[in-house]
Amino acid sequence: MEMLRVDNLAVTRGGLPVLEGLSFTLEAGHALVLRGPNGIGKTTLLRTLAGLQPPLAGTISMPPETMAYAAHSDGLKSTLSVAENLQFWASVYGTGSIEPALERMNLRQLSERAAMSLSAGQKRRLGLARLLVTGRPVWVLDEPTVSLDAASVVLFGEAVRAHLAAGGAALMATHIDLGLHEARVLDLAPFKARPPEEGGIKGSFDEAFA
Ligand SMILES: Nc1ncnc2c1ncn2[C@@H]1O[C@H](COP(=O)(O)OP(=O)(O)OP(=O)(O)O)[C@@H](O)[C@H]1O
Repeated sequence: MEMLRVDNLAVTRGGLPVLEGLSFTLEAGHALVLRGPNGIGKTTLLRTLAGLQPPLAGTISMPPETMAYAAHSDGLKSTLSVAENLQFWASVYGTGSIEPALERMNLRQLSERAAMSLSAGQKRRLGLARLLVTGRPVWVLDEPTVSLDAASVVLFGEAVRAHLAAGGAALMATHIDLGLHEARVLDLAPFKARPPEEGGIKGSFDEAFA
């Protein structure tokens, strides 16, 4: 079953087009891994899908409200404990128990600790646990395994697999093999924006939410 359809999308950064003519679909239960060299526009594409900036052209079939976005920064409230952070997000998203998220990302022992006292990898685990309490079907992940040790990468891979098995979908920029055998790879190189004189799309400095 098709979950997300992107048609003829163009995205900009700093007012300049970085990707254009991008179309793809993502089915329920599937993951799509974005590939391409540094600066090709992986983060820009993910931010656009998550509704943090408007596309320059094209359509995205699902609204940002269906997506759970995990960016480079974990977006944690530093003075709140691990459990309080998750409870906060559960109330924002109107979802239930935080217990499965604590369990899944191995945070039970740390649940009373203030987020500011966590290590980089522990913060990352908490940031990823947030995905589980959103209850949203499409996970949009930007380098989700940065700072994670090998055991945590395995935990995270299992969390993504469980999400897919439950009918969710995931779109991610990652250089790490999460062991998702069913994942498709989307190479962004063919969609690199061309200069206008070569027929490429013209830029716009109107990045309302940049
Ligand atoms: N704040 C900004 N203002 C202007 N241009 C930017 C800004 N951030 C990134 N860019 C440029 O936009 C382009 C796309 O950047 P983006 O971060 O989307 O690439 P990426 O594929 O995610 O790279 P990486 O693999 O290094 O994370 C790059 O050419 C980059 O230099």
